[in-house]
Amino acid sequence: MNSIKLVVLGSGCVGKSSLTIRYVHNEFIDKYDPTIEDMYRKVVELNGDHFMLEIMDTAGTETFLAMRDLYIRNGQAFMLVYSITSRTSFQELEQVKDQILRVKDVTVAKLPIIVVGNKSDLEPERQVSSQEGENLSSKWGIQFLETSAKTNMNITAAFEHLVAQVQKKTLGSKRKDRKRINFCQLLLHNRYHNHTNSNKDGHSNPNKIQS
Ligand SMILES: Nc1nc2c(ncn2[C@@H]2O[C@H](COP(=O)(O)OP(=O)(O)OP(=O)(O)O)[C@@H](O)[C@H]2O)c(=O)[nH]1
Repeated sequence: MNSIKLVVLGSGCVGKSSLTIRYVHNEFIDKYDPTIEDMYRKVVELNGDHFMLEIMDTAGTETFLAMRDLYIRNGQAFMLVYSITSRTSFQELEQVKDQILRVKDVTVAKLPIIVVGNKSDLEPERQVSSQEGENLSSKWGIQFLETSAKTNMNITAAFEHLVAQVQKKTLGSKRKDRKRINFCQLLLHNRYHNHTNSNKDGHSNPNKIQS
């Protein structure tokens, strides 16, 4: 079974642990307990393929920011979370996105990433409009969803969007490998036929040393 290393990133208290626990255990925990690092596993089936999803729930607090490079280096898919009730958490995402691109040394288009605006159930406390979330994500060329770990809105969709992106990438590279193999087989096949035909026609074998 293929494994996928998914990293959940964002400022403190935006709901990274809550999203992860909702997805993995279908529970919502009301109390706030700052994360240092937590790893969750879940088997996911998508279009007939099974994946072992390893979700790294990272710390949002400043004290552990130095660890981020390491998580990013090991990660294959990234969930960038802000809270719709905190403009600061929204503004801080740019720095996280830039850090991913710096550590991975690729463009956004090459990476499975999603921007998630969490706590969408807290409409009266909203500080970031859905349109602003949409605008930022489309500027970066990244998929965007608003979620609520509390009401379980869009949680599966957000995680499985990333799984689907990794699946697409993996299948794409397997197809490329298969094409490369087929091309090699064709080359070898042609060389074999040219070789045997030239012998039948009475021509000299180029590989044979002439006496
Ligand atoms: N109403 C509401 N509250 C939420 C939601 N998601 C998380 N919370 C609450 O927000 C607080 C912080 O949630 P966490 O999941 O611990 O946040 P975090 O981003 O993991 O925080 P750090 O570990 O500090 O990085 C908790 O009290 C949660 O119950 C949500 O979708 N709706």
